[in-house]
Amino acid sequence: MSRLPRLHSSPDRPFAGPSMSSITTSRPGALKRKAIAEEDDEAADEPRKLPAIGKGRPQRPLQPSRTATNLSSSRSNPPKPLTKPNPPTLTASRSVSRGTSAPPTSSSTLGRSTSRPPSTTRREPVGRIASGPIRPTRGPDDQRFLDLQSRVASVESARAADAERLEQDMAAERAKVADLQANHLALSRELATAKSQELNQRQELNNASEELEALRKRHARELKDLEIDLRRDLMSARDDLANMKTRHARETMELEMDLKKREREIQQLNEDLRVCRADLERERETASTLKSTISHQSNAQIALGTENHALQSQKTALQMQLDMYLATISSLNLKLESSQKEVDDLKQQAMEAEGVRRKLHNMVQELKGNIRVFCRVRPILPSDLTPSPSSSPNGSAPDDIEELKVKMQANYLYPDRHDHKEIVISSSSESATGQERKELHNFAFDRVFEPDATQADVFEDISQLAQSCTDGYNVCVFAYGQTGSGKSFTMEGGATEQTAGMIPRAVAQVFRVAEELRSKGWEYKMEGQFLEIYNETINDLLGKGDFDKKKHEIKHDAKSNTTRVTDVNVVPLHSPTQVQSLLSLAASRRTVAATLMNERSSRSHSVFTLRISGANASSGERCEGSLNLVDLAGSERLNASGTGNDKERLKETQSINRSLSALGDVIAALGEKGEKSEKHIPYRNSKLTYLLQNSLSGNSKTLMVLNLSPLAVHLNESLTSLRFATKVNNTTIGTAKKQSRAP
Ligand SMILES: Nc1ncnc2c1ncn2[C@@H]1O[C@H](COP(=O)(O)OP(=O)(O)OP(=O)(O)O)[C@@H](O)[C@H]1O
Repeated sequence: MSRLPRLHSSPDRPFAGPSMSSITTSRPGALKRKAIAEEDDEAADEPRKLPAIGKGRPQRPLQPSRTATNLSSSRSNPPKPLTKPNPPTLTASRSVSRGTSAPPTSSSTLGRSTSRPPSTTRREPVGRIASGPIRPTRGPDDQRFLDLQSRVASVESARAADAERLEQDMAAERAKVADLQANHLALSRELATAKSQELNQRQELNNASEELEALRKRHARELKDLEIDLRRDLMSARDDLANMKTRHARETMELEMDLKKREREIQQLNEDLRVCRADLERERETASTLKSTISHQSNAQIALGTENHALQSQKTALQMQLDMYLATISSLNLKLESSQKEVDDLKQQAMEAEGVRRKLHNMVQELKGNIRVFCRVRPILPSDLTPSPSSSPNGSAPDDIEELKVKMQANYLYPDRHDHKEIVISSSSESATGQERKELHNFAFDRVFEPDATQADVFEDISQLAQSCTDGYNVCVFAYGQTGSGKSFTMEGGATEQTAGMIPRAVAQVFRVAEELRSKGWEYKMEGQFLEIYNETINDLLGKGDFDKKKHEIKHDAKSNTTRVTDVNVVPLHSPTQVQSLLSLAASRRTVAATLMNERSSRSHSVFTLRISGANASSGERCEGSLNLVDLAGSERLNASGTGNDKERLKETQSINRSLSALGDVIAALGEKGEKSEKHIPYRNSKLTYLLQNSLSGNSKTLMVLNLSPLAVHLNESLTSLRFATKVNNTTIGTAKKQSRAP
């Protein structure tokens, strides 16, 4: 782990071999020993031994100096100079880096440097030249000695140079030691750093261990959760298995039962087979009988052949007849084709006549007057016959019902049996003298409906008006009369098809006409709104908000002659059946708003408006019309309404009376306007007249249905209503205008 100091193995470093101590301590001895050995060798080779020279000098085997090499230049293989040590091997460097003073394990470098010279010195026994006193020799020996001496001197000088070099080497080695020590210091510091790093790492290790522990705990927790989940799964799997077992048992049971059934069926089939076989046997018998019959028949056939021949001749005669008929048919076909053409022409004429009819229809409507009045008397109801204690103290038996009816009903007469336009009321009163005085009140209207008239009968006349609104007219139908006289029944009616009132019938009629006119290029859009005016406040019967709280404003558009009420729900109508649900919604909203004491529907006016806008793609014509179907509040007078001291009822009655008299005033003013064009029409006197302004003006068609109670007790109220209706009937309002726009 610890980083090692860099080895001084670079070849440019002087020496990185063994430590100084190893050099200084081991080398001299080694050299000495080597020298002695060499000397011994040489002594063995040489004939005569020379005394050792250089005693006390470093006992390193002498290396031949450059000078010496000069001397031995004749030798083929000169020794390597000692001054240039070989670069240390890696092994030697390692031993240095360990910082030990032990001698290098491999002494190859030193060995090589020391072992070579002896090999040379064996041939040149220079190292064995003694430096002691020279003894006198004889002749050639002396000369040789002198030579040797001079050579020794040169060797000595070379050795001195070597010693100097060695000194330099030593200095270099010391520098290396200093380097090594510095390295050692650096290493110690690194060691300290490494220790602190180790401490840090231990710390990290601890942290890691803690993390590991936390992970282990989490893992254990997860394992536990997993185990719980697995247990749960196992439980559900067991449940499933139990269910499957139960199902399997049930299925097995069913299969067994099925099997038994099949077995029974097989038995039955076997039985059938047996019966069939018996039948087959019988059939075979029958077949043999038939064969004999056939032989009889073939005889008969021969007889028939003869007859057939006769018939063939008859057929030829008939064929001739048929050809004659075919000729007749082809001539008839020609006639049919010409008739078809005629029919097509007639259809075309009929279409043109339809346009004329519509024009004439509206002309007739206009001639009839733009305000018309119908009178309808409702039948006596079972609820009317509930005997009062005064009239029949013991109650009435079923036989008395007819008698009771006669007794209770008012004396209405309908003299005009043909046109049904008149109603006569016969009343008797006591004169001042106490005599019974009979009075007859005659009234004539556009149409009088007797108690047995059905909703369909009433609608027959109204339907023409309803149709006018598809032609772009504003139409207004009022139901006027005292409470309980049948206004709501006339306008809304019952739930069945027979009892359906004018509103659903008018809507259905408009849809029907719109559908018919589709073939003539007309496309209509219809929408409906249903409002209530109670105590001069407008409420949305198809809305969602509370009653009497939201403020709705009436806005008239003089240009288009249309009226809008702000913030009310206008429902697009797509089918006539939709109207029934709108009526139910309105009724339920009114029921919610009613109090126990106050039946709201009879104390408020309701206005159903159907708006129609049509466009003819082929002619580019457009028209807008509206149909207002108004169920007015009960018209009974203040004293008859039984308000007593009830302030609320009093307020209601006053409000109703005000709005009804405002309606009368508007109609009267409209009648007078015919003479004075600048006549002011007091539409703003009540919410009702202001709302219906565009449907009451001279531009629209108005119908009032006066509903009458058949009861004698209501005779006075009925007379008042009849008088009001007569006034309205006598009013002539200007000509209705179609609201159409040019393409
Ligand atoms: N032509 C009729 N045939 C059969 N029943 C009728 C007829 N006209 C009215 N009725 C019945 O008479 C009762 C009173 O009628 P309706 O509620 O229409 O009177 P109304 O004038 O609208 O009274 P209100 O002013 O209280 O609303 C109802 O039960 C209704 O079904």
